[in-house]
Amino acid sequence: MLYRFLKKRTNDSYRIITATIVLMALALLFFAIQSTWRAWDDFYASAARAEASQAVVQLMDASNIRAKERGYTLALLSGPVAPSDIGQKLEHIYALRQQGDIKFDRAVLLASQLVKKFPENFILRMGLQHVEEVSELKRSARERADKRILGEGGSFPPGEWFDSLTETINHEQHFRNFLSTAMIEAPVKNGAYWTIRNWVWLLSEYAGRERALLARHILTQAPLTESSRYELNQFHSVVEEHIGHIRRIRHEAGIDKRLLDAIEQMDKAISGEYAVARQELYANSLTASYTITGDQWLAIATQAIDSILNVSQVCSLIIEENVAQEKHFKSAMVILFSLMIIVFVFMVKGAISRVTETTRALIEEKKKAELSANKLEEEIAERNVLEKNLLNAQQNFLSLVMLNPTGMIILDTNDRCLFSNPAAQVMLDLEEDGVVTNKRLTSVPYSGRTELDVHCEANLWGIAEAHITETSWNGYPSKLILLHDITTRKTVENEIKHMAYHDGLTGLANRTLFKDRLDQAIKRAKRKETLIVILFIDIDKFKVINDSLGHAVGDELLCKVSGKLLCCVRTDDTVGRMGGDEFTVLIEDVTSPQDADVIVEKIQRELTTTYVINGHVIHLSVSIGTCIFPQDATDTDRLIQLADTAMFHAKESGRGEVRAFRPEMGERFNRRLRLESRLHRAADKKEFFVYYQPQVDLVTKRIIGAEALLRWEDQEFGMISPVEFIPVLEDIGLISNVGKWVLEEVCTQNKLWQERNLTPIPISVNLSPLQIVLQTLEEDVYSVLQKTGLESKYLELEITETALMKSPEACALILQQLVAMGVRISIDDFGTGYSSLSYLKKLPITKLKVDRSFVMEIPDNISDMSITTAIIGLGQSLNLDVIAEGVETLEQINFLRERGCREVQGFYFSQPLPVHQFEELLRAQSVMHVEGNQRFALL
Ligand SMILES: Nc1nc2c(ncn2[C@@H]2O[C@H](COP(=O)(O)O[C@H]3[C@@H](O)[C@H](n4cnc5c(=O)[nH]c(N)nc54)O[C@@H]3COP(=O)(O)O)[C@@H](O)[C@H]2O)c(=O)[nH]1
Repeated sequence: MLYRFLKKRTNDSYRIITATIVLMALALLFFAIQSTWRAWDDFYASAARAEASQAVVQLMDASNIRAKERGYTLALLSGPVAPSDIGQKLEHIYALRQQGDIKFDRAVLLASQLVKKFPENFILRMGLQHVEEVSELKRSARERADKRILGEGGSFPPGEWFDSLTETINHEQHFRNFLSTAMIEAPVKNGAYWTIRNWVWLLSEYAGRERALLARHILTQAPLTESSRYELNQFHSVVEEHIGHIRRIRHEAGIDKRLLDAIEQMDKAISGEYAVARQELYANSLTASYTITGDQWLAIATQAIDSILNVSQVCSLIIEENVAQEKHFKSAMVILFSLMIIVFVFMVKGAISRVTETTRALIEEKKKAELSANKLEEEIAERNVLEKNLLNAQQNFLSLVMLNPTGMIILDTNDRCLFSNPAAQVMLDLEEDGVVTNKRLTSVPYSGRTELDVHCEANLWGIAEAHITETSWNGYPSKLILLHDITTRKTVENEIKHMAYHDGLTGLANRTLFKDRLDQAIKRAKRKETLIVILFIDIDKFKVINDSLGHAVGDELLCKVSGKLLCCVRTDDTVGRMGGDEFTVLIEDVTSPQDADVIVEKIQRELTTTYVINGHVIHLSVSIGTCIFPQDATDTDRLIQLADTAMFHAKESGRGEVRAFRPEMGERFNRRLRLESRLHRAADKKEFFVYYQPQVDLVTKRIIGAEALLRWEDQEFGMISPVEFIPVLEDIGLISNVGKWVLEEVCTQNKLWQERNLTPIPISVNLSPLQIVLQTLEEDVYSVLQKTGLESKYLELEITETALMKSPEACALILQQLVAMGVRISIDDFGTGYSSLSYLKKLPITKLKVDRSFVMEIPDNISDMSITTAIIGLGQSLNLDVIAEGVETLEQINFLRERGCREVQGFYFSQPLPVHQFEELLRAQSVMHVEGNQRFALL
């Protein structure tokens, strides 16, 4: 039920309900504990009451016995007693004392224990104070009485004894009253018995007093005095009043039968002999004519009083029984409540743990339910996201397929189109779901790749690459065809292929294609046993045309030449351009060398003609070298080289010549090969060295500079001209290293000369165009100057005009950096390269060097003289130094001096000299000045 009840609640409700139950259980437990505590308190109080009640009984008994002691002692003190009787009577009195004291001490002990238990009970403590007074009063009275009775001296009137003992009894009564007041809240049930007992006690007490007083008068045979009578009357009235009270009790309902019996007996006892004796004593007391002795009276009265005391004892018994009953009841209650608490605690604990367990189980269950609900919600949300993603993916995928420029088509086994995207429909010109008839597609079974002609967007035909893959469509075998439009790629590929194998300017076969065609031709010629003729054609003085008339004219000329060449040969023959103005022709199926001569003559005749380009009339001649397969060589490269060699010989023989290769021509070729290999080792073997040619100031007649010229002396070839080995160094890629070596060598030497106190002069070093192109020149120059410590102004670099004009902008940049370092720049071979004056102005040049070819024919060649004069004038107008090289004659010197050219260089003054000779010359000039040099003297 609880489970079902809680199950309907929320988590918070569980907590509230559980908390409520626990609180209720705790409240009940608290209530039970409090009740138990109260019961225990009651039990404790009832136990105390029982003890107090016992103490009261003991005190009552003690007082009653004391009353007897009082009476018997009074009798001994009052009358004459036979000495033989004194001992017996005293023994009786001592016994009474002992009994009374035992009872009293017991009561005191009980009261003391109660004081310890209830120290805060001050009434109880006050009651105990009477004890000491009682004891002292009693001890002193007894002592005096004993002495008096035993005749040991002292007087002790009986009245004093009576008063002392009565006071003792009164104190005991007070003590009793204090005990009763302090400890005993008389329960309703015992109330009557308490009252009866008090009455009985008063009855017995006053009866006792009456007994004692009458006994004293009997023993002394004295009449009652007025005061005694008064006292006796008081006693009598108290006795009678309480007898009346007690008698009336008999008519009360609910009185214990034992008490009624005791009252009955008491009534009998006091109504008989005792009543008669009293009556007579009262009657005779005025005259002292007593009919009974004192002892008799004491015995009769004591018997009656004992019956009264019996009533008191019965009351005490009943009271004690009731108190004990109450005590038992209270203890039973305590036990009951304790048991209840234990049982309740267990019950509550069980209930709480059951509720807790149930609540916990429910909370767990609820949590699980919530978790699973949350999980379900998450799963649903995830599923929704997934579905959305799936939908998006489907749409994306569809867009991807439908918008894809790649054609996609699915064909069934009967080549029926099951699906096609728009790109495929355009490419294949497909009707939707139509049959595909393109054989190149359908013939490929289930996988493969093919190229096919397709429609392009602009209704043009293009090329598509088809990838065919086996697949399944709706569970049926089918093939997926992907069509990639590769039209553009193919076009570009073809263009690249064409560019890779053709000359960009003329469209002729380039070196690669020409060699390939030659390879193929060789194979065919071998099969057919025919001849192949190879022509190597070079346009004479093309460089001059190109440089003078401009590249556009040069290019146009090359195109015209290539057109003519193509016209001269059959379509199966190949015309190629090797680069620059060099053309090659491959003629197949030649049956005899004579046939080749005819073709070659025809080509030369056709090409050697006048061309008009951009208004320029150009008279062209070509030099042609030929060789024949297989008689001259069978190898492709070798055949081309032989034709080239033959062409070189044709050029050397004078322009416009044709030379067929002859074996001796190969020697030049072989020499070149050998040079190449030896040059590789030349640097290591220190076969290079530098010569210095002085440069002279015509005015001061002093050496004002020198040109460093590289020399190579090979062990096999001897001295080789730089004209021959420098191009080879350039070809084999060593020029940069060797050029740097020359730079370092010259700077080191120049620095050394300066250190030897020779006149400091700038020395010029020739630069290959390749050194400029390689772009490490500035770094090389800088590091060499740093290394050698030569001041930069003593280094001059010579760059040929041709090299400079090939890429003036790039050169300008490099030259500016060099000039910034402080290095001087001169333009070598000036006048041969057709410099643009505008560039010349911009370039950071220091000097123009008039080419030897112009100086050489002075004074015979008017035009050379004009050019030389113009160059000198140009230099002057541009504020540049001008030096003329190749000066060999005095006429040339005079001419130059007249034109204002101060600086000259040439064999007239000195050949290029080895280091030591140049050093001597320099030193001699320093010492001898002008006169020391004969040549100078001639000036
Ligand atoms: N890149 C480099 N080129 C260099 C270097 N050393 C030389 N060369 C170039 O080699 C070419 C040939 O030089 P060379 O054989 O040394 O001839 C020089 C002179 O000996 C020669 N000359 C000088 N005076 C006269 C003369 O009165 N008559 C005459 N017939 N010849 C003479 O001229 C050459 C110097 O010419 P140029 O350089 O134009 O000033 C030559 O082109 C050198 O440049 C090198 O280290 N690196």
